[in-house]
Amino acid sequence: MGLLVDGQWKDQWYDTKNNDGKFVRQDSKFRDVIEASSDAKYPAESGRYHLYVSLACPWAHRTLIFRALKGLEEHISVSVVSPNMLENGWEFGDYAGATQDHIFGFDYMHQVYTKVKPDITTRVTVPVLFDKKTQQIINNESADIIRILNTAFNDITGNDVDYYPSDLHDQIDLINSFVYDNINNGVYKSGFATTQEAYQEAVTNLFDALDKVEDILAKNRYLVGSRLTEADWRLFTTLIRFDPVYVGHFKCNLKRIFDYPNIYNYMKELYQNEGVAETTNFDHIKQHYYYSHTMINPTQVVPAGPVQDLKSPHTRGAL
Ligand SMILES: N[C@@H](CCC(=O)N[C@@H](CS)C(=O)NCC(=O)O)C(=O)O
Repeated sequence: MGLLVDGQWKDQWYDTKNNDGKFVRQDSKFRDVIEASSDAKYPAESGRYHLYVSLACPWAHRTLIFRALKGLEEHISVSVVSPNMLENGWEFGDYAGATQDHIFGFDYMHQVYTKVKPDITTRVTVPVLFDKKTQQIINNESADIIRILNTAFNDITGNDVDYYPSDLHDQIDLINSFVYDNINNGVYKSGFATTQEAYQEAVTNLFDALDKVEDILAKNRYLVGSRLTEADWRLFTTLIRFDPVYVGHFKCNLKRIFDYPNIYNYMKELYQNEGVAETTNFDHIKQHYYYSHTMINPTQVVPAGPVQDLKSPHTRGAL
């Protein structure tokens, strides 16, 4: 784990000392977009763009789900880092399910960032949406990338399913920000807290938020009603990691997702959407967190469980 300072890689853990033991996530640096129009700075084209992802990472997982749901597999290529993220940060390697860096053949993800901007100061995160033509990083913020994939390539794929419909923008934005602060980022705030108080605050907010989501899903099939939207997919990638990783490794253990009947069945329904199970790799997920975060789990031993049956029938059709 580390970061780039003026283009130099520095191996260091997150700084929580200056924030009362709290984990504070850095904003993403690259925020450009791909657009449908051929006049755009980055116009939608088949085969031009590339995603760098980790199968372990919930933020990168969102982008792989949208690539699958929007029929973009043959139009956007992918490189997958190894789940083991140690002193060199994300790296490519021989780990099963990982790939080489298909663009440059680099060993480390930080080399992709410095290739694009040699003196950059940044954390080296995935996902990264990359343009092979101009050799630029377009965007490294998953929330933006999924919106790009939701619409920009519709003319190429003919897939116009809309996970961010205009009449639901306000509702989706509202629930996204609640879910992001308390759940998506809440599990990290809980797990990376280095004081009892910071942990207590994060874990309390997290489970209050899950209780609220359980109530919403008791009445509605999806987060904003009867339509499946990006809000659901953004929540899903945290839920699917919860019982295998966050309950133990991040000490989010007041309850499991399995103990919330509506959330658990909703999670199974989303998992059973066509193409989604194939984007979900529990080996990478467990291996990454338990093996990479040595200040939380110094033995690097990865737990065997939980045993889950995510393909069994869900109960959501009744709503
Ligand atoms: N806001 C970013 C966050 C991405 C992110 O933090 N990814 C993690 C992996 S789960 C990462 O690459 N962390 C490396 C680091 O922080 O050094 C997004 O949603 O795309």
